Amino acid sequence: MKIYHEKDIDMGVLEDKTIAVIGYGSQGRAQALNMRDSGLNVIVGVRKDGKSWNIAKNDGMEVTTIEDASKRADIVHVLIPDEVQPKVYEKYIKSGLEDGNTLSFSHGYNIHFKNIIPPKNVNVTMIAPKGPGAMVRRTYKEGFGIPALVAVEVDVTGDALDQALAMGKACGFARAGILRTTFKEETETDLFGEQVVLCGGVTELIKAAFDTLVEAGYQPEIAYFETCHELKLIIDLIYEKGLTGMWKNVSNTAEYGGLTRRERVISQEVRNEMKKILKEIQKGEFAREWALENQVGRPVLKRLREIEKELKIEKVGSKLRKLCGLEK
Ligand SMILES: NC(=O)C1=CN([C@@H]2O[C@H](COP(=O)(O)OP(=O)(O)OC[C@H]3O[C@@H](n4cnc5c(N)ncnc54)[C@H](O)[C@@H]3O)[C@@H](O)[C@H]2O)C=CC1
Ligand SMILES: CC(=O)[C@](C)(O)C(=O)O
Ligand SMILES: [Mg+2]
Ligand SMILES: [Mg+2]
Repeated sequence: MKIYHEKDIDMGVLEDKTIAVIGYGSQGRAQALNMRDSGLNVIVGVRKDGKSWNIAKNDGMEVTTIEDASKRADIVHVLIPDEVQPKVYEKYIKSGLEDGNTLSFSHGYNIHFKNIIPPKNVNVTMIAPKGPGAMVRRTYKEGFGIPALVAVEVDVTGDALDQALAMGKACGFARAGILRTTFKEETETDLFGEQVVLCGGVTELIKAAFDTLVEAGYQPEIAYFETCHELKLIIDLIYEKGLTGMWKNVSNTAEYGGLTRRERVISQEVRNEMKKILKEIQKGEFAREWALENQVGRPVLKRLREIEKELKIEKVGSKLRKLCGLEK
């Protein structure tokens, strides 16, 4: 497996190129700022009446409409939400793509599921950080970076990979390392990761453990610190030193208790369910469900967001984070 670091990547390929970052949210803001601070020629394309326009202006970015940015740029880097990309692409981006331009993404979703079919005469690339936007910016400023995946779906100019790698280097990703993948592999593994572990799995694990303690009569504040707050500190050890490094850092009691109990928590039944979730992703069933949910105005997402906000763990957590000085 080849891993690209800064020394392997020449930024010269982007010297005379204009990069339009479309969208200025979680990834758009972080990547646009990092690429600008790395000396690249970046313009931002956003809606004129949206909040992002002023945020980008206040950051000192050159801001214009999505249509104008797409027309002017050599590389159009699409960083608006996945579910709105197909419509915005058709309406404002497609007509601006010229022969030999590059259409770039940070997630393979719409190319892999064929919601966007680019013209044949442009490069189609991906540079996808394995971390949230806030961390893309924070680690860059600290002199480090988030690892990322690079992929090329179409290469008409012969240097599509070099362009995507150079964008990744400018974002700080090559400080940690950039791995080569395909649109299919990135899309399917990314969806699986966020559903089963990173966002879905971990929140349900926290909720279940918190509820178990509170229902047994323990103080919710203590349950919060035990099942949520401390999780970050343990995960930091795993992030830096692996599973073995974490086990070395906790007590022998924790190590024995954890190693002998964990398969009762994540049982074979849970593993079987993970396989089913992966199949739904691979068959495109999840993508179809998400498209339908958007078509009807996102009733499920809206309701689930409301329920999540009202959870006891959220009220307790918010109070405690303020008391700890973590949150204002
Ligand atoms: N959020 C993250 O940390 C990560 C995101 N990605 C990928 O990056 C891409 C961008 O995702 P996020 O940064 O989460 O997006 P986001 O939700 O933060 O994007 C918000 C931006 O999109 C604009 N926008 C929203 N709806 C729009 C519309 N209908 N028309 C025009 N502009 C609109 C907003 O004005 C704002 O500038 C996606 O492909 C996502 O899968 C990849 C890795 C991590
Ligand atoms: C932050 C990230 O990598 C995710 C979870 O895949 C996403 O936000 O889509
Ligand atoms: Mg991801
Ligand atoms: Mg994702």
